[in-house]
Amino acid sequence: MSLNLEMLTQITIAFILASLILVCYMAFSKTKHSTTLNLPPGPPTLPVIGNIHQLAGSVPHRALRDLAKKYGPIMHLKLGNVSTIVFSSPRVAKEILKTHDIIFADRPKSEYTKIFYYNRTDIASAPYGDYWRQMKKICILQLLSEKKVKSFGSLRDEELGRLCDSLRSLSGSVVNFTEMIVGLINNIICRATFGNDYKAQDQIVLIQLIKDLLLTSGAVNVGEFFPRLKFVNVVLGIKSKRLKIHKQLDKVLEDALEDRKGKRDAGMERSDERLVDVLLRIKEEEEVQFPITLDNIKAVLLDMFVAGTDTSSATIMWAMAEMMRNQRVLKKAQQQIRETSRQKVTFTKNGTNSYPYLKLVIKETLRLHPPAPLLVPRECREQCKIDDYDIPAKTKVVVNAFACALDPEYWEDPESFIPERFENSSIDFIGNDYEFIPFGAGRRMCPGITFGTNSIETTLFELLYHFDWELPQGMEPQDINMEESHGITTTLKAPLQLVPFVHSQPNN
Ligand code: HEM
Repeated sequence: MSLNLEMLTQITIAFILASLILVCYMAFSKTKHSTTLNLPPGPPTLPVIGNIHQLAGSVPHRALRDLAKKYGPIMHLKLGNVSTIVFSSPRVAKEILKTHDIIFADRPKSEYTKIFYYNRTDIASAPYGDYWRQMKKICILQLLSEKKVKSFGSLRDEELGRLCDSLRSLSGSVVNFTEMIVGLINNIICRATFGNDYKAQDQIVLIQLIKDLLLTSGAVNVGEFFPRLKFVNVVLGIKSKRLKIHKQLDKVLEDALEDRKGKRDAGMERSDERLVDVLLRIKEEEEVQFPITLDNIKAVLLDMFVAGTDTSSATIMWAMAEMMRNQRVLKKAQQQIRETSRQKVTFTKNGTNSYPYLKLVIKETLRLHPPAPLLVPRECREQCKIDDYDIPAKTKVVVNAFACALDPEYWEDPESFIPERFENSSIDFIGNDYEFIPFGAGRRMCPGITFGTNSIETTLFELLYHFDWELPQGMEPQDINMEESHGITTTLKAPLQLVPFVHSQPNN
């Protein structure tokens, strides 16, 4: 879901330009099924735009949660001309992600994913089917397995060491925490994907192009809301802009692949393989049902960046912002980390198993600020019934994980940041508890959960262990701007400014 104000403004312009065509279009585009099916209730629609205007003024996950309070946990909306059904409670989320998981395991098509992800041959936007199954299996067992993530430990520690050095040199001054964390996570994912010697300049170009890619996903997207008006994207020049970014990205990825192929030819141990090497090896071995092409590899690598960078960095930022607002939590987490470290507890393979309070802080952060609050849209593969409502085939389906995580029937004082709520509780984010699904659930669940949580935990551990943190002079905890950004990933809208102070540890 990528609805933002800029997009809405641009949509309005597009509609003015195409208004005559649209009037004719609407006259012929009444959906056949609306009179015969028992669709879920929903807010009244406006001509042409349907319910799009009801998502303006607030971030979509909040606007949808508020609408669901009025229209119910299964709600039918018309976003432009596209029927969308939104599921907003843990009980109905379970219907989609478990009971009828296979029916809802598809992703909707879009021009954007077709262009950028090599005809949807990545994992996140690939249609449900044998190809997706093969690639998801490779992803779970080989690319992002616990063993593989563990093998990234030393590169991650090096990057963290570099970050801590630079924070030490800035001790006592205001730092742009957001920028530093985004840089850290980009470096970790870049090195895990392309190896240690991936050139810094190439990385800058790659990250900028991915930013541009994400921006055009939030640009006017008439084709998405009015499939029969895809030509408006052409008229507005959006398609050509996307094709241009894709061409540039393709070249950068192609160069990186060529470079790695050369290194592989010179001999490489399996244990030294980075994500790109794993995929190149599988391609060369030719043992999979669907032979993998270089384009498929590029599509999957793009997924790693798009799905893995902003989600992890956003969680670190939200956690720090919440702890700065809740000094009690910050002090408690720091105290446990420093006390336990003094007892020389070694790091476990899961990073910070010895620091249970930090884990609770991360869980509570992911509950209150899921980086993908609406998960990734699904598409219904065949008509089915949920709660007596008909869900027609091909309908776009959205699960509001944010609404589930704040559902007052499941959570006490849901709006407050209280890590202790997870103490002595078995509720976890691994896809079995539908009131807490920041990584989704079911077949389409996030395969990057170990990689993501590992980066988040180890980063927060280092930051809390080595530094004390203050707000810039004159700023109070309640002054922190907690506004959420629009876009594919929800992060802090304004950069988080903090002041690190080196913490001198007594000799351990
Ligand atoms: C805090 C970190 C992360 C969060 C909160 C997160 C969240 C999500 C969510 C909500 C989905 C959609 C699930 C659904 O539709 O049910 C997803 C899918 C996905 N994520 Fe993550 N993610 C994170 C980190 C990562 C990382 C580090 C990677 C890889 C390096 C990754 C790769 C993917 C991929 C490939 C998919 C598509 C799965 C499919 O369609 O089958 N994610 N993620």
